[in-house]
Amino acid sequence: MPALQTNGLTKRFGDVVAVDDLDLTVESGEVFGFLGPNGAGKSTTINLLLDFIRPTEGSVEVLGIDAQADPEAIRRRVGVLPEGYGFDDPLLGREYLEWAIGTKGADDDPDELLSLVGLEDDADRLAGDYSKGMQQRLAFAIALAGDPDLLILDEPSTGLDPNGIRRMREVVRDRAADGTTVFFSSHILSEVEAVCDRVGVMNRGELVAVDSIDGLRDSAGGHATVELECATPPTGLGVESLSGVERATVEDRTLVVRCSEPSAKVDVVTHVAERAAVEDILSETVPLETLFNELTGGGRDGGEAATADEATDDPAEALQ
Ligand SMILES: Nc1ncnc2c1ncn2[C@@H]1O[C@H](COP(=O)(O)OP(=O)(O)OP(=O)(O)O)[C@@H](O)[C@H]1O
Repeated sequence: MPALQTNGLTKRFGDVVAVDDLDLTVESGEVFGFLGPNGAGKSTTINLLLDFIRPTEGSVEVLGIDAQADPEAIRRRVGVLPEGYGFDDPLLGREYLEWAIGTKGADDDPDELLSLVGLEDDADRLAGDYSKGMQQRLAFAIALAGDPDLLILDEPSTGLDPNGIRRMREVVRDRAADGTTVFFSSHILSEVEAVCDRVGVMNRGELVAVDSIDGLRDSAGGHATVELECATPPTGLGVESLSGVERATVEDRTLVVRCSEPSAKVDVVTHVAERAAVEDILSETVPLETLFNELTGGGRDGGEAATADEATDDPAEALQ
């Protein structure tokens, strides 16, 4: 039984088609990344999964349960980290967590969960006074309460520092290793690559690709480039005749070889090393930003892919 399944799921807000005929299946135990540019329909899809909003058309099953028929049963078994959790009640961090554990009918130790997210020293402070990143950590701990069968995380690393991001990834991997399905939305490609088995890419409400990151790279052309800096200009080495090589050019003492598939790079290096003194090697596959850009047509910004640093206004993300 899949952990998540949508059939012809559509949500319109007036003239805006936020989610358009979405057929998506996430298998049990998968870590699934849900990608897409701003306004692609990710949060709307998550809200539909949890029956926070109702579809215009189509259906949703979560853990085999119809989302509209029994949303309470789903929420008991799902841990959710929503976008922009607000801690408006005058409760301590530990009290928020005790409340979350209570609503799940679970018996977790709140202090254990707090220390899992690095808040053990701040348990007795008002959650409303926490910094943005600390609130995100607390929201993550709340999602983990009751050891849910499915974790739905909407932009989980928002506001986290690099240590917090690493910790979050470790927890996601540990939970997945214990059989939890993880579905998380993100536009941070390195994060998705680091933890996801498969990704789905949304654009303008439509699912434009579902695959592993490697699979996406392959379908985007799978190009790879290898540059070999040699002691003397590496001319006449016959690299062009190797299988999988598209083009080889020499710039001063550097041979730049474009391959139609990444696996050809090893043959290129071996071939050149047997014929010339190689001093340095630089290897590149298709950057994730390029892939994302190709699949989404540049999102609402069009044109060239943003660089990793441009793609975020969060310094913690830029440090990744
Ligand atoms: N309640 C609403 N009323 C009207 N339009 C909405 C509503 N919720 C979402 N939309 C529209 O639906 C589209 C998809 O929005 P959604 O929030 O799902 O995108 P997203 O992929 O989560 O984007 P982001 O990465 O910016 O969070 C957008 O055009 C948005 O303006």
